[in-house]
Amino acid sequence: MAKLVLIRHGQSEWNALNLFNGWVDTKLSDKGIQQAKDAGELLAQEGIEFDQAYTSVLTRAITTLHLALEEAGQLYVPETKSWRLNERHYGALQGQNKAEAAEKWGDDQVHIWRRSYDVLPPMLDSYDPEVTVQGKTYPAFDRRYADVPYGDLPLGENLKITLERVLPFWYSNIAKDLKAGKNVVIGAHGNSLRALVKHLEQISDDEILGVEIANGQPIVYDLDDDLSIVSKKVLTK
Ligand SMILES: O=C(O)[C@@H](CO)OP(=O)(O)O
Repeated sequence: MAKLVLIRHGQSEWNALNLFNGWVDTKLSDKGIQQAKDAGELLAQEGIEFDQAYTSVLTRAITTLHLALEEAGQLYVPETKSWRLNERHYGALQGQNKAEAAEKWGDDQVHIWRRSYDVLPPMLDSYDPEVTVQGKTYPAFDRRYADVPYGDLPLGENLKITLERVLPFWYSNIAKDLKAGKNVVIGAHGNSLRALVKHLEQISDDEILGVEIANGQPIVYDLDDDLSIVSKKVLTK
């Protein structure tokens, strides 16, 4: 039996401004920093001891993981970062205001883009390094992605594609640790975690529309040896 804890990052500066984040590397807001520390306090109260941590290559998830582990007195836990745990890439929606997008395209269309399983958002045209989103360049040329095969870098993703790029890392690293009895914590994002939760809980393509992951509220699973769920709880303050 092993524990798996999923933590969505605390509120980001762009969450606070109601902008689509995606792969744009936004920081935590002050509220997000507090949410991350609160998550660590909740983990300490549960008395969970981790053997391995995973996170994305985006600052808001990394910072959240570190603040939570520090609060729980476990900043020493070995950690691996992967782009495969990044937020889903929101294509041409990145940097746009969610309310303004709903006014422009309608609530239903924007909800489908945000929560459906297999509908793609409007995609970026190219990896053009000159294209910026609110002053931040598209990350294809960012050195943190230097080891990612060029064709694997997205121009936009739905949840299905997000799950398809999360799963290879799940099987190669995370599932192996869990099967070896290690307690694992993952600091990641609303949609990369929705993808993982869909897989773990075998949620249907339709039902996943209604699943939301809150900022900074750890989801704690007890998993048996074949990674079936024995119990699940969400920790809140
Ligand atoms: O902006 C984003 O990248 C995500 C998560 O913050 O937004 P949404 O909740 O709309 O999927």
